[in-house]
Amino acid sequence: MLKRAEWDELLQLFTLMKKRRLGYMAGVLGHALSETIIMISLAFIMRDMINAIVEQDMVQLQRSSIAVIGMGIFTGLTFIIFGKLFFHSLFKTLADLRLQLFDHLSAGRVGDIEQYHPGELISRVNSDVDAVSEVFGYQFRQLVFTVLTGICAMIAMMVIDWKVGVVLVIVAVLTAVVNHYYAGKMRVVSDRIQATLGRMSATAMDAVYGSKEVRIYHMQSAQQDNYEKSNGKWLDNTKENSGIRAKLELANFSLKILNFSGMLVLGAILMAMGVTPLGEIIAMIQLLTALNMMFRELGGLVAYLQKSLAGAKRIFELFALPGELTDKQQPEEPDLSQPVIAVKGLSFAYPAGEAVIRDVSFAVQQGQTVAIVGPSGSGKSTLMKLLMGLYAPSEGSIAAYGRESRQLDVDSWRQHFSFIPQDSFLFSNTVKANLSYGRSGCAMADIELAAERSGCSGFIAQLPNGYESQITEGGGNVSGGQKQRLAIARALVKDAEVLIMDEPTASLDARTEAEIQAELDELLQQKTAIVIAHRLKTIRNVDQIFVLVDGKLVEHGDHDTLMRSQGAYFDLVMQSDQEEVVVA
Ligand SMILES: Nc1ncnc2c1ncn2[C@@H]1O[C@H](COP(=O)(O)OP(=O)(O)OP(=O)(O)O)[C@@H](O)[C@H]1O
Repeated sequence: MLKRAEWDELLQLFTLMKKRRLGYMAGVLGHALSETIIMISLAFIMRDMINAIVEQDMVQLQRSSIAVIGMGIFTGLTFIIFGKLFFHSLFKTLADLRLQLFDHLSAGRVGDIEQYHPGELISRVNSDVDAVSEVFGYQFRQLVFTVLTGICAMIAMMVIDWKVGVVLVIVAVLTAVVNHYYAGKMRVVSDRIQATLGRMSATAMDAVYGSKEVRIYHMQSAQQDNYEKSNGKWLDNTKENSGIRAKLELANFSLKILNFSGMLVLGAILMAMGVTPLGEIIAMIQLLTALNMMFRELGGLVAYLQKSLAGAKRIFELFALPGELTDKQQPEEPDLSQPVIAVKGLSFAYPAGEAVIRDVSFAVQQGQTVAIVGPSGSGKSTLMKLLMGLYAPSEGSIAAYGRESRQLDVDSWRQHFSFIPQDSFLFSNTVKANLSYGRSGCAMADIELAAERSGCSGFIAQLPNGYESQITEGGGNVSGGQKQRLAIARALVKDAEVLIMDEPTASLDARTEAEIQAELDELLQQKTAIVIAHRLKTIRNVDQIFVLVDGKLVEHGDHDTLMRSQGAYFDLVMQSDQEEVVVA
């Protein structure tokens, strides 16, 4: 049976139903009770009917026939009422749960969500909701029904003829022991099957996602071998499982025959001796079905419920991820005499890690373009995420026009920024929707102007439906350059005070890079911008360069000043020039 901890988990799972709990339980109990009443009463009605036929008692026969019709009406009504209650509560719970999870994860902290692989998180959400659906949609209801009908059938048997009842219960217990034995064996093998399937799907995913690497590094045959081996193991385990299942079915069938034929022989003897009438024997056979079902199915049902509970309870881990803070006190009015962005004594460490940003301070004035440079791993991307409020500072502050980020809710804070990453994400939606993501409902003229300035109006005009053309998942139907141009246009449409760029031309070919860089240089003249630069030739003309080494700002100034001082920036430029010579 279920362990104490599993009962607690089941009870905790019921909290997900919220106010639908009452309707659901009424549906489950109503359905189980009405089926039990029908099964037990049918046994008694059959007993009376058969005894009436044997004794040619027409009045009793009539009464029993009316009872059968009454039973039919009762069945129809209860099935409709309790079925509706059950399914309504179940489906509404599942719909609510999906919505709550979506909302919760959408409002989750980026740092927490980054702990998961994206595919893993999505499959976690789907499989956890499926597990909840299994528990509430089938297993719990079936468990209540099986136990209730089984116990009531046992009591009814004892009422009809306790001696025969005892014999039948003994055979039913034997059925349970046999089922328990084989269910244990099957569970071990099916765990092995699941593990093999998991390995197979990982190999298949590697083959699809890493198709280029697989070919270039000649890994096809090694991967095929791997897959073949796992497939072979799956087949062996499946055969073993089928063998155990066949034995279980044989044992169950034999016990059923033994039970029924035993019951018939016993019944015939008792009838011949005039101890038990035929009606009682038939009623016992009818009740036997419910009794057998309880002892045969209980073990399997509990095992399935335990397995689903293990998945369903993980949903609470997702709900336990804290959300971003959105309830802030009334902020002060922005002070336009202050710098657009002022960072003071900023430090940050990832959970359970050392500080990767250490005591960083700098300011960006209206209309300036500043660049953050530094060796790989020095903390540039982390600093950018801190600026955009994706992580909260461990120490220090970030302010826009004198208003600290912690004074504002995250949404208001992020109003200050547009962002163009190295590899932009396009949503599965129209071009127009993708461009107006940061300012829904904005005028078409603004979208067209932004597209014009970012150099993407030409290719949009060539798309079959222009701005209404559909972008496929992740931007699969546009080139890398077009994708980045659309991202630049999206940032222009939002028209925030500060444009943050994480080297948007990094993943493009040299020609497209040069074209887009020229367009960006022009755009930057009219904006306040912070550029994260991994390659230094793109930032020679910016107003200020901040050099980050091991999370610390070690230098700042314009390109010429920093080159003259021959410090960390000078070393980086020399290194990057050498790399370009080698690449060229
Ligand atoms: N999600 C994370 N969890 C834990 N540590 C992280 C995480 N992201 C980055 N780091 C660590 O923080 C440090 C700074 O990384 P960051 O990505 O900010 O550097 P970067 O200067 O942008 O590097 P690159 O130029 O190579 O992109 C590195 O040591 C990195 O390993």
